[in-house]
Amino acid sequence: MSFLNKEICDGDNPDLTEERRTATFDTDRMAQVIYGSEKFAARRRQITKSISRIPALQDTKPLAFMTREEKITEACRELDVLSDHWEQLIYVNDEEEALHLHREVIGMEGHPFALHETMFIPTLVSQASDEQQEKWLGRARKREIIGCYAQTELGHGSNLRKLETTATYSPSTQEFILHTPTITALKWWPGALGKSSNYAIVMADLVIKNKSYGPHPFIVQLRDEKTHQPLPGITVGDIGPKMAFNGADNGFLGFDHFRIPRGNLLMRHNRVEPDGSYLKPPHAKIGYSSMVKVRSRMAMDQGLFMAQALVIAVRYSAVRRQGFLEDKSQEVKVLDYQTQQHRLFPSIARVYAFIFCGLETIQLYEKLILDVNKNGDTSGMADLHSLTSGLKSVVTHFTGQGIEQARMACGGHGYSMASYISEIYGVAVAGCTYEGENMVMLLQCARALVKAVELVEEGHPEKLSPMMAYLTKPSVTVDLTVGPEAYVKIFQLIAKKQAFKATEQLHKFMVAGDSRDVAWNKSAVELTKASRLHTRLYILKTFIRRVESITDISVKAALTDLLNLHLNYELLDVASYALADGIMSSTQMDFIKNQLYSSLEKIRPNAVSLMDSFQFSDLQLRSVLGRRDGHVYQNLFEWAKSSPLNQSEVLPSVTQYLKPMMEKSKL
Ligand SMILES: CCCCCCCCCCCCCCCCCCCC(=O)SCCNC(=O)CCNC(=O)[C@H](O)C(C)(C)COP(=O)(O)OP(=O)(O)OC[C@H]1O[C@@H](n2cnc3c(N)ncnc32)[C@H](O)[C@@H]1OP(=O)(O)O
Ligand SMILES: Cc1cc2nc3c(=O)[nH]c(=O)nc-3n(C[C@H](O)[C@H](O)[C@H](O)COP(=O)(O)OP(=O)(O)OC[C@H]3O[C@@H](n4cnc5c(N)ncnc54)[C@H](O)[C@@H]3O)c2cc1C
Repeated sequence: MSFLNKEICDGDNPDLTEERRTATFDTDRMAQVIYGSEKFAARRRQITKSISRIPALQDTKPLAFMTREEKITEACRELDVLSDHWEQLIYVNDEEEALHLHREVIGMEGHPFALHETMFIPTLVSQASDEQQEKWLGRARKREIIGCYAQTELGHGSNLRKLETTATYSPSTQEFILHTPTITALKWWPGALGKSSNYAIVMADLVIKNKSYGPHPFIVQLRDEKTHQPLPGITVGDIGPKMAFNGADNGFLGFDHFRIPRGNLLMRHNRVEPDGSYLKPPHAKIGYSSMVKVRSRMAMDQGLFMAQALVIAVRYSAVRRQGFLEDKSQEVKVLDYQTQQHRLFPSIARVYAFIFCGLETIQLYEKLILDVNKNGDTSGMADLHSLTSGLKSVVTHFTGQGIEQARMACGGHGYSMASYISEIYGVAVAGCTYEGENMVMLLQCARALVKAVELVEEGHPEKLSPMMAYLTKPSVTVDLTVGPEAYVKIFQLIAKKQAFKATEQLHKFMVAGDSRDVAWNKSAVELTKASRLHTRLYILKTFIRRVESITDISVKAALTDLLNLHLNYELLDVASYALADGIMSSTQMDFIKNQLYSSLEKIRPNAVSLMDSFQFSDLQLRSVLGRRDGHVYQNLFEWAKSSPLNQSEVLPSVTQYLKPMMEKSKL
């Protein structure tokens, strides 16, 4: 079956139009699967359309030609315009719509509200008491105040228990005294802290009567609401340019015995009474919930980052002609090369897989917050923490790899800022570090795995959570031709073996006399391998579940091809484990390779439409190379001509230095 997708093809590059004509599914229907519902996919399109009617929101000067100050100013201008149209553009308080609006209009280089929406408000929702929400949440939602999340310090980010900023309770004045005792205690990195925010959630060590209670969240006013000047006792500023994300003012913050009222400790789950007595929360790590919130979004957000890079690379590959295959009268589209397909299509599959996981984990977090806030039920916290710790690490790692391959797939033009892929890469790989450095978070996931293995070894498999149940599966011989379930079985065996091996190694060191911490460190590489396999198994199973649930036949068929590619690619990628443990034979390996190559051919006709289905506007993509019209050469030439360097024929640097140098050389 072949039909024309709804988008207008007239006027676009004929090579791209041809790709869109031969697609076997409808991109609007695919968008419903990607964005989780017909309603949200339609709302996205509607919002995009409304934005396109606001002249002040159309791209002015390309971001690549702007200084950092210009980028920040431009983001603020756009936020101001958005603020005037907010209620016409989106349903107020709909987080997904707000994120779409920001992604589309302001892009990914950061802006003053990035942390306000993603961490400041969510922390108030999950940690502030009803009374505190009454005081601050409404103001935050109306954007009367701008907030950020200030936790990481110059000396500590990963190890939260060692944060040095103190919040010492003074019963006589019923205040907390915030203090930065050393240079390493300066808050360092928080997004939008440096210049934009006037409020912050500050994570500080709660100290009462000389006893430390560990990190707790406080709401702190940093700047005067009228003048925006820092309040006395506060030192705040920008930490300087970064690898990417330079539209954001990540900042530093120090306190000099800065006093805040007792009511500024967020007290939904714990309390400090006026006399200084402390009421414990129902779960020791409940104060970490805002991090879990962002981690639960990361599979979706990273999937969308990689999708942007792939839209650019796949469209370009369908337009770029170089070299010959059978027909020597016309050069081929580079997308027809098997190596190009192998470079791009497994990442397309991962994008879909990650997004399906993201849809699931976002819902899991929403449910958890309801359970905790309404019923005081914290039983889901441990599982969601271990799942999102593994997922953020695996997804950010593969997203970085996928984006870099997308860049190379665009040859020389991929290296130009015109492609915008380097910016997408820089922003995406920050995710390997923020919300917990990947190795640290893989080791958090490993804690849960080791505990589960120990339960099995102690004869209590019934206590395992459903995600760990595969650890009890016996070894079986698997016939791969029967379909996805066979791949799952092999993957489960591989993941199980590694989890047991890593745990065995840990126990061995402990039996030999090492403390658990030292034995843990000596086993850490093996433990992180177990976490990765465990997480990749979850991703694979989620992909299968999601595809099985699709009702549109042509969408399901296209995604089944992608799923088959994913299954074969993933299994091949971990084949060394399977071969070493005798789980798979070399004949099965050959079978997998052949399946993989035939999947590439099946996906080829749908590649452009699989990426068009994300329905990113040109405004959101910000890529000259990846524009929907596919007129790459004309667009590149126009863009290069607009470079500030080309606004005069002879640069001052030539007149001032090169010309005199050449003249001197003549003497
Ligand atoms: C991202 C939104 C995107 C919006 C998209 C918009 C489009 C584009 C715009 C631009 C995009 C970019 C947006 C940028 C956003 C950047 C945001 C970045 C913000 C930050 O980075 S905030 C700072 C984050 N910091 C960290 O993550 C620190 C990492 N460290 C930790 O979390 C803890 O220190 C760690 C490692 C968990 C250890 O904690 P500790 O207290 O020491 O605990 P133990 O290791 O001893 O474990 C004890 C026990 O507790 C369990 N545990 C730990 N944490 C939790 C938890 N959260 N929930 C439940 N249980 C937990 C742990 O498993 C142990 O259990 P055992 O049973 O094993 O004893
Ligand atoms: C773009 C960006 C935005 C950010 N935004 C915010 C924000 O809004 N608010 C905020 O509070 N913070 C923010 N951060 C800070 C971020 O959360 C931390 O940088 C991150 O948690 C990593 O901590 P670290 O810098 O201490 O890394 P380190 O822990 O110093 O990592 C250095 C190395 O040590 C290793 N390591 C550390 N501990 C262990 C261990 N226990 N076992 C094994 N290896 C270990 C790591 O794996 C890594 O290889 C942001 C960071 C970036 C890059």
